Amino acid sequence: MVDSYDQDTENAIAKARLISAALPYMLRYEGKIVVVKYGGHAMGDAELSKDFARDITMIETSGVRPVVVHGGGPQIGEMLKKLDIESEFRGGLRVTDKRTIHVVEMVLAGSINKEIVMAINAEGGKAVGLSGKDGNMVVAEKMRRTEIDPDSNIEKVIDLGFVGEPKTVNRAVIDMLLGAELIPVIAPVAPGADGETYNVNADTFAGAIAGSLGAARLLFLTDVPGVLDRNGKLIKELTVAEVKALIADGTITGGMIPKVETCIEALDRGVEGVVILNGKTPHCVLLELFTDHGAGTLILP
Ligand SMILES: Nc1ncnc2c1ncn2[C@@H]1O[C@H](COP(=O)(O)OP(=O)(O)O)[C@@H](O)[C@H]1O
Ligand SMILES: CC(=O)N[C@@H](CCC(=O)OP(=O)(O)O)C(=O)O
Repeated sequence: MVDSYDQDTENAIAKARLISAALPYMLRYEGKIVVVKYGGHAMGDAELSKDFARDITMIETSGVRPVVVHGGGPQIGEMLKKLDIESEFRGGLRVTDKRTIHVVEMVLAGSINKEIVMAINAEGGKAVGLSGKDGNMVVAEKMRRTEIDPDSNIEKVIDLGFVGEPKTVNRAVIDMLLGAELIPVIAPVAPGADGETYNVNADTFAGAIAGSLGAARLLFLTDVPGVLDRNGKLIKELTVAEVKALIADGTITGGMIPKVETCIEALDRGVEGVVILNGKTPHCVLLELFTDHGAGTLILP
């Protein structure tokens, strides 16, 4: 029996041990759909983008069926600034006029979508970039929003312009791509039945896709470690009831409220678990899916 090895072989064995440790997790997700929402704030430098693309390629190679939905809020903001168009948000949503929707589509379905597709393909994956328009995959409806005017206490309709909510999701397009071992990368731009183009919040879009696919996991890659408690400490696991209590007592505020609300809706629609995690942690997707340690906050029904 050989019981001692040279250093190179020792290193190779250590690597093989690491890979084999992931096997039980790979089997857990084999054949399952995992939707990954890649937020604009989570898109870091070239190294992090490469890690993300590698993770997506790696999970696909191990039998997971990944679907990427991306955002790009900060990148849209930069382009609008270059074009001297002002950005305005209400309740976390971008007020989107005719000029803005052109820029939103150009940045999301154009440059960002193709950058992600290229990054995955450079790592050996086979990614295909789409928006809600392709095959009428996601059809949206103009969002109707109301706000209570603090002075008069009267409810007022807020017009956000071309901001939409997903009305229907046609999963056949996604199923066809997954069946052909392709990785769909989807931009949250959708057509309306009225012939207009709508800007859909990327979290909402990812929730609708994951719900329609009955995904095993929906991962939200953002720029915080997950849901934090009052002391700023990461909460590793939450139930829907606990999330509602954290909103009610003011622990969850701002942009995290629509995010966790989307999580709750996705769980209601049959997604098995949703995770909010820091997209700036290297290999966060592999950490979450293929290790015991996990990453971020897991929200279960
Ligand atoms: N309890 C909380 N835990 C973590 N983040 C929170 C919490 N309450 C509010 N937030 C805020 O929510 C933000 C994440 O939401 P958002 O900025 O909309 O993310 P993204 O742009 O990635 O979609 C965090 O940066 C943080 O400022
Ligand atoms: C209606 C609305 O606000 N749409 C978003 C779409 C992009 C997005 O949601 O990107 P992140 O995930 O990076 O925030 C926007 O225009 O910024």
